[in-house]
Amino acid sequence: MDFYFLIFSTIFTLLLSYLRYKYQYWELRGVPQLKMNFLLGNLSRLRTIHKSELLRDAYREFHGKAKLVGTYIFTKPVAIVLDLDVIKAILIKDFNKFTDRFQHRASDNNVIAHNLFRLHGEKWRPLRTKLTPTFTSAKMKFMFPTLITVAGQLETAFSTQLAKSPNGDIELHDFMGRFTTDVIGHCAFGVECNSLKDPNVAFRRIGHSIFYPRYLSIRLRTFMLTYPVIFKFLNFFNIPESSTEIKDFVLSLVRDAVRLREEQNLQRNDFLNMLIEMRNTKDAQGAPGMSIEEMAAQVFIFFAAGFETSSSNMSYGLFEMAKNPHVQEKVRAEILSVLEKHNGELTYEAMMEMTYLDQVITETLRKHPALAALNRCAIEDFKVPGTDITLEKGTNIYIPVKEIHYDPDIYDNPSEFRPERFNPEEAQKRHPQAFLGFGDGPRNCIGLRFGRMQVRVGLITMLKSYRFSLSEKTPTELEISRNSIVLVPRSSVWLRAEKL
Ligand code: HEM
Repeated sequence: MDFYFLIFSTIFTLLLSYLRYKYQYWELRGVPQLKMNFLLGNLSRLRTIHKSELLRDAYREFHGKAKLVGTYIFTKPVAIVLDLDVIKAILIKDFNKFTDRFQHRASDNNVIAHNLFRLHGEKWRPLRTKLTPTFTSAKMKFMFPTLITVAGQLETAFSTQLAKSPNGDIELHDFMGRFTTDVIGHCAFGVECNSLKDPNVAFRRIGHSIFYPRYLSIRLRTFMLTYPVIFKFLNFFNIPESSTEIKDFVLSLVRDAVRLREEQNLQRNDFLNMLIEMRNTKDAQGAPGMSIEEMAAQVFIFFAAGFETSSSNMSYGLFEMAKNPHVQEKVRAEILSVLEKHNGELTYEAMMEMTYLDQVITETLRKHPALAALNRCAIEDFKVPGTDITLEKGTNIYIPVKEIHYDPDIYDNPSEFRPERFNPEEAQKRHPQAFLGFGDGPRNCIGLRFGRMQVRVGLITMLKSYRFSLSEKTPTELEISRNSIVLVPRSSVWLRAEKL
């Protein structure tokens, strides 16, 4: 008995000493650190509060007092950067030391993880260079007519649904998600998803399950991203990072589409076509430039990153405009006057003339950014400018986007929805990294133009024909989903719509 007690207490003491040592990492480097749970670091709070709220505590306590603050995910040190000049260095000036978003997690059986968002430096860079031409203004213009077609389907589906609602109350987030699902399906893979006609189609079901996953808790996903090595060696009892259904769906979508296009020699100006071209460019050994699995990973990320970010942006935008009718009237007046100038037709050029609409979209992203924080990982030691602190190779970094967007020193009265903050004169007065809705630097959002274009078209379609107001079902504030890394509404977004 005494023997076992001795063993147990020795192990326990050793474990506590180890944890105590690990949790001194930042203090020993002269970096202030957040208070946390002895065993889980700050992770114990992730399910009760979202990561964005964790970052808020760090920002509120240390902003103005320190350039960065330390915290831990389990025992892994994470630096939260608070200073905009240091952020600029990490994202842009010294980007070569921060090319990675996360630590490597080279798990071979996870096809989906080999996507542009997740790939590390040496694999990421050539792929990014190859994919960038997919998103030029010329390509956007080319895809525009497809968006208009889907916008027509949105209008039809919306008016049918509204006719069934006696008081005009309508759930918008689902509509917006179906619109962007169909747009991405068309423009990226040449597939008619038809989720606006039938909300239960596979595309929509799969899309929904990416952002509202049931198979893995946010803690486990955070653990997977933080400890890639453990997962690599243990393969974590074969727990897949994304559901097999998603993986199988994307793989068979790509396989079938590639076969069809090759058999029928079909050429389309879409994203899949670019990937097929890359696949057909053989390397020195004659191997295809890209495997079907690698193609599937890119298809997955374009679908995943492309639809919920934009649909949330539209839902939040309409919600804010319902709360701020003067903004809604101003943007509608702009839309109608530009359309009148273009004989009632929504052309690409007409859309680009709607500058206030653009400010509304940016202000919505300021208040409701898709990512609460940008992630980077140091691939070399980095001396933080203006300090004696060195961020060691391998350190995970969080850039607290949402906190910066709500900093009253940068945006006065930050809870107020005021798109005029983003007119060119006002925007120019701020630090260039004061708005990070699409990230920044070489690893910013590759789909920025496409995302903005589909949000503009969706909002124009809604606002030119309907007036939105709050209904009894609309909450004062929209809660965010605590189980999703992306900031998406936790539940439905109900508004009252009135046909104009
Ligand atoms: C309103 C819509 C969108 C928002 C708010 C948004 C936001 C973001 C943000 C914040 C990042 C991280 C940037 C960084 O770390 O610096 C990102 C990355 C990315 N986004 Fe978007 N996004 C949107 C639409 C899209 C669309 C439509 C696509 C594709 C069709 C897309 C594809 C990607 C990809 C592939 C990355 C990773 C880029 C890389 O690592 O090279 N996004 N996005």
